[in-house]
Amino acid sequence: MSTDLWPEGVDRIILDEVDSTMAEAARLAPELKRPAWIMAHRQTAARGRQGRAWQNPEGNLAATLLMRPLGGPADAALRSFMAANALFETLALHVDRTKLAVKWPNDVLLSGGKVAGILLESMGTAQGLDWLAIGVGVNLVAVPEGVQDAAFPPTSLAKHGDAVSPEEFLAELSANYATEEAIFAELGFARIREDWLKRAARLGEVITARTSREEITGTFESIDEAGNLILRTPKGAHVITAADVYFS
Ligand SMILES: O=C(O)CCCC[C@@H]1SC[C@@H]2NC(=O)N[C@@H]21
Repeated sequence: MSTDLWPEGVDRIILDEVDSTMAEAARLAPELKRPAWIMAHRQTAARGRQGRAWQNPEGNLAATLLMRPLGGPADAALRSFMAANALFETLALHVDRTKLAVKWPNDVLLSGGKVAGILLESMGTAQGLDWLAIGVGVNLVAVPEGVQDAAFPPTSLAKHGDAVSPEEFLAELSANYATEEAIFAELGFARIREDWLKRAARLGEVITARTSREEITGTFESIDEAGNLILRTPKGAHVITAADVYFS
């Protein structure tokens, strides 16, 4: 796929260095006229989910899509599944797709290691969002060192497939993400969910979800129409809204 396929009506901002593309998105949001991908070659204060730091060695992709989505926060949250689907398809252009899987809520695994993460941040009210920022970090060429999450040690695309530049990967990702938005507009989350479930790691198998209050081990049955994780245990189905997931 070439950079000519950059989606129409979407801006592209490429920075040498920034604190975090999420912070830059928040600064640009008040003036935002149309969606924009913000990419940075270096981030000095990259952030991950749940307040964790994100390591972003040069050569890896660090980018944020800033947009003004219709609908409220619940709809916005569904976009992490759209981003995961788009990341999966983009990575599959460069590596054997059978080695890829999505992991709830919003990681992409490559040969069992974490190759990409997604972070959503937004501003607005329950009635409507002012803006949404979808941050993606992809280990294209470098594997971050000293990462705590031993359950899913980081890996890189280059280790298993092609060495791709951040610019090339972003062009492909932006086109694939635009396709996800078109599917969402036409067919709703049902189709996004169906696609995501086909790519999900350990579907139908026993996994463990660690929430802030408890740890639940059960069969990974599905995700529901709001993107919640459904785990089946002898006590029934558990609907999990936020957790870290571990495989046995
Ligand atoms: O914890 C995760 O898995 C999500 C990581 C998201 C990292 C990306 S890199 C681009 C954007 N800018 C940031 O500061 N974080 C996100």
